[in-house]
Amino acid sequence: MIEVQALTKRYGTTTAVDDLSFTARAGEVTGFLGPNGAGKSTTMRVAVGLERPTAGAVLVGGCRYAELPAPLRTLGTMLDARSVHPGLTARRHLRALARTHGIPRARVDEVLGLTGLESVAGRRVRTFSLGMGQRLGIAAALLGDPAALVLDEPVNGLDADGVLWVRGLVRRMAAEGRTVLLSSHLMHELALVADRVVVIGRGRLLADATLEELVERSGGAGVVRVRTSGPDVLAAALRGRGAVVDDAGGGVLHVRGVPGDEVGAVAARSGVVVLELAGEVGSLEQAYLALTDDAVPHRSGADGVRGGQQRVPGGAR
Ligand SMILES: Nc1ncnc2c1ncn2[C@@H]1O[C@H](COP(=O)(O)OP(=O)(O)OP(=O)(O)O)[C@@H](O)[C@H]1O
Repeated sequence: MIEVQALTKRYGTTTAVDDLSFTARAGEVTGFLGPNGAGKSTTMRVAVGLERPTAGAVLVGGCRYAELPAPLRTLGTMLDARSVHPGLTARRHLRALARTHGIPRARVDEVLGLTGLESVAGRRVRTFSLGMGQRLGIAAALLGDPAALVLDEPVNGLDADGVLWVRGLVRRMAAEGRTVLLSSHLMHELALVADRVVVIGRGRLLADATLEELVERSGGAGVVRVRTSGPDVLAAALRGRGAVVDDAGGGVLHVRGVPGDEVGAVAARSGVVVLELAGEVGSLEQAYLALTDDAVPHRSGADGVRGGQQRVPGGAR
């Protein structure tokens, strides 16, 4: 378990983290989400003892990082995959880490295998691609077989295979009962792996919820999208049944308060042709954008709140 307790971190006049509290639980992937500059990395750096909090604390398994008797065995971290000496080979880097933390050498080969780096273990890190560097960072995080993992943007720079691999890895780690705290600024990426999401903006907690709760809170649940040959006729008929109807243009209506099958039945009775009918559940991104709207100084029009059809939250992982 990772507990962030009333954490505040200031740099001069900048408040990077502002009285933030949340818990990442064992056996779950907790997505840690926020726009650029929201304070995610600062929170994670405090968690691993790289920064001193101005106030509050981050506890891992009930202890501050500095108090942990065997930090690598308790908390594996990948905050900046480029922080490895470029002249070292991957194997030497991991062996040095293992030696300084009393971890058996054999574990180095295990994590090289786990992260698919065996064939390049003898190469100097300076020759590594971004993706190989990320894998090495994750190998180091796994070295102590830790009960908790903190990964800062682990899919950054990874190709499609790498992204899939990270998703599988974090789900497996959680299924083994570990605590996984995973940051991203991409809601759709976290939606595929996280059990809960903690959303922050300008250092403050904006939401701590399951994906389903987030969507519900945004009012995005239960929206039906229908494309029809007669939007005006259908809209009037649906409003007559108490539905709230937005005309999105192009024959498309967004309908709330009436289930999809009823929208179809009303269309049939009204004599209009239904060209498309879908439950609109793509409101996760919408929920996130709405939540963080005030936390982003200059959001471009193209990034503004919008609908769309996406996966069902909490569905396939
Ligand atoms: N060492 C530092 N000195 C001064 N200000 C800092 C320092 N580190 C972070 N900040 C500021 O604190 C705020 C939060 O930064 P942080 O890197 O934690 O955000 P983030 O959510 O991780 O963003 P990103 O997604 O861009 O990495 C930003 O305004 C940043 O400029």
